[in-house]
Amino acid sequence: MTYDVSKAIKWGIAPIGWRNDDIPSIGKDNNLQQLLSDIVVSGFQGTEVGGFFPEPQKLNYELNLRRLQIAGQWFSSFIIRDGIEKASAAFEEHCKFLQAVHAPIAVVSEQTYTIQTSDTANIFTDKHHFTDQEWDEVCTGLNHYGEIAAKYGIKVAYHHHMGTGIQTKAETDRLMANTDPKLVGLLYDTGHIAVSDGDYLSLLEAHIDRIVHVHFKDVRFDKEKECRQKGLTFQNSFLNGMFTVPGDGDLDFKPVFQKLVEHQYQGWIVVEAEQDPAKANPLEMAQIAQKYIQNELLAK
Ligand SMILES: O=C1C[C@@H](O)[C@H](O)[C@@H](O)C1=O
Ligand SMILES: [Co+2]
Repeated sequence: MTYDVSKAIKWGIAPIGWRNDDIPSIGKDNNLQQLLSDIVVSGFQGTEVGGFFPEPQKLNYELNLRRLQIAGQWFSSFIIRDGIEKASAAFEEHCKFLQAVHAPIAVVSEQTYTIQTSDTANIFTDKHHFTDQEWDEVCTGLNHYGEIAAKYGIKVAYHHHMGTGIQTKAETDRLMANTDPKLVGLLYDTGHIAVSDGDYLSLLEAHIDRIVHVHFKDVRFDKEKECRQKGLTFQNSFLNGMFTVPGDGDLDFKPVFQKLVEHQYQGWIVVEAEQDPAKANPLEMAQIAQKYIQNELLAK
């Protein structure tokens, strides 16, 4: 069968531009209906589940009214802190929710020792490095998550993330080498790897066969430089405008999209740009991203 980009790739936008789960005070006036309607107006097919989303029945009702779909949801994993058994029980509950909202992807990040929500840690220098034993626990636990997810028809997409034990390409390489490709896929997030390594294409090229979910997050290089020089926390960095939507920052998404298409990627690409909604109107940002996707990626 020939590969058809318009059928193979679904485009979403994450709630994080409207409301941020880690800072509940920002964007608190943006309710679910507003968010979902903005997503429709800006021409996206779906979203990920935000922390403020309701239980599945109510959510499905609001989604169906707007013909929107759920791509997936973030799962804060604590395999090292809690042990595999306890962490897996929490993950299984997560999968039940995802199945009830017909989502194909569980976005997993090991959050033991994360500094992404710290009020003081320098996000550019202070992250934790797993010990060999911690690596073994995480990889074993993630394989187990993959088995659980499969029972619900869901795939695990591991999210490499600034400030966590699996942030850099080298760390993601190690994770990919020590987990079962049938059980653990990769979420490729352009913004996180660009800020971490200063290079966002090598990770894509190295693990293109493992990528099961994509986040398109753009970076404003001038803001990144400023945040780095000041040694800001993760939250202060994004409140300071380090991230934005594709088309508004300095990353070139054309080679990324081309590579995904060349490899006949099937799945979601979700625009995800945490910023302060008081400074960056989320609907306007969604429209900038959609224009970039249509004019610079799909029209070429
Ligand atoms: O996928 C993501 C989910 C958020 O909660 C996270 O902090 C953000 O940076 C991200 O990339
Ligand atoms: Co992301």
